[in-house]
Amino acid sequence: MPLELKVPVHTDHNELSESSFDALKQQSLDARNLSYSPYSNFRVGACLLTESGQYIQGANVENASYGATICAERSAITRAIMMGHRKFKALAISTDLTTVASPCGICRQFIREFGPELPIYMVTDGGEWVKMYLNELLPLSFGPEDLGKHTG
Ligand SMILES: O=c1ccn([C@H]2C[C@H](O)[C@@H](CO)O2)c(=O)[nH]1
Ligand SMILES: [Zn+2]
Repeated sequence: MPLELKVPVHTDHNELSESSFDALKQQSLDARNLSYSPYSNFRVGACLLTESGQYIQGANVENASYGATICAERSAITRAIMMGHRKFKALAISTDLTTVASPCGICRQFIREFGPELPIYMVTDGGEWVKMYLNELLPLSFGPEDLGKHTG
């Protein structure tokens, strides 16, 4: 079910078919099981759907030197890049909370590189979700085009 928030959010998911949306959501929830988060005990799972239709999971990986931690979103994207994917249809992230968590600032910038308009589904433990586009979470963003570069 779409979850009501006090900020404008999209309650449709028309980029995706019902079945790919369900798979994306479920795989992001499942990815929490691979989270290495002994310090915060805050498990985060992510799943990217590539343009070619593959699902690529990620989870947060913490470190005894806390700042070396990588979030679930960046772990999924890094993995996808190393599997040869650079174009994405959607990203889902899940936590154990009953409210949604949104990507941190570092992740927003990291996602922006490959998905300036990517739909991001933030999913609760119970499967409720909120969709926002990256450019809503990170308006007036800085990207490759500003350096005269074009990704592909
Ligand atoms: O969107 C988020 C927010 C936080 N975390 C991780 C980082 C850290 O391991 C833990 C607590 O901040 O959650 C993510 O992976 N994604
Ligand atoms: Zn992050």
